[in-house]
Amino acid sequence: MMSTYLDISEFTKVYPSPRGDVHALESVNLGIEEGQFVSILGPSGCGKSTLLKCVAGLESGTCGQIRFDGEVLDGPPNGLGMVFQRDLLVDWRTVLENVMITAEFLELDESIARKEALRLLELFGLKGFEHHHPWELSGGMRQRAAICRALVGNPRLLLMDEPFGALDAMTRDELNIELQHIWLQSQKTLLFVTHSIQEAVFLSDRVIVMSRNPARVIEDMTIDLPRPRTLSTRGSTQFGEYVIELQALFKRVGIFKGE
Ligand SMILES: Nc1ncnc2c1ncn2[C@@H]1O[C@H](COP(=O)(O)OP(=O)(O)OP(=O)(O)O)[C@@H](O)[C@H]1O
Repeated sequence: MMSTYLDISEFTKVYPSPRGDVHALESVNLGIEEGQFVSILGPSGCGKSTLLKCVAGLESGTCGQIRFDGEVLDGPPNGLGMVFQRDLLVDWRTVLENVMITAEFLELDESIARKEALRLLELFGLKGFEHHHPWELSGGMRQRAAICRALVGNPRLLLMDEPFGALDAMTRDELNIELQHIWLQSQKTLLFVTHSIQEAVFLSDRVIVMSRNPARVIEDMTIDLPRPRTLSTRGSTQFGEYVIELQALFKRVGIFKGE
């Protein structure tokens, strides 16, 4: 029998603290199939980043387990790429050298990796900036470079923690389209944390909503919008209905307080 590609089962994470234990995750169950684009939404502090860190093998759980491609996780799995809200580019290395950090870490063949890095930089609109330093780039360009760095090792599983949270709305829309494009081409499994309902609906096959106190999965919504999604998708009735349904859920459980 085929097992679920990423299988999070009865997963609990408690951070001990002198002011009392913090129950960051409480019996979280979530199964993700290979190639799916899954977003995680939830209020601030509900444990979204913790979940990503545990899937990345950077934190261990208190109870329960995570299986990736049939193996129980006990450290960072092979074939993992990660993008954070802050781009974490190294200022004294050029854009290309930053992307090549992954190749060095994974000990990839240098000339093949360099070709792939240049291909990705071109795909993400950074042709001509390969030899610039991060401080010479805009926020959107820096984040594009960080995505190229995560992709250059051709990860099977890409974890993205609010990668576009610090960007202006136009750049964010543009990067949503670019990310969808790369995902459609490569069919990687993608776990994406965001605070934006619109972004989650636009990008995902499934939107997972987490609650706070206790931090659990309270909704698992399939987004059945045709692909490729374009800017006009956001104006469609079906898109609007998904957004309204999620907003209503947020209000019901007290995440949204407004009208
Ligand atoms: N290393 C740590 N030690 C102790 N507590 C922690 C640690 N990391 C996170 N926490 C706590 O765990 C809870 C979940 O934090 P986490 O960063 O996962 O939430 P989040 O949903 O990603 O938040 P945000 O949306 O604001 O980024 C919070 O109460 C946080 O204070």
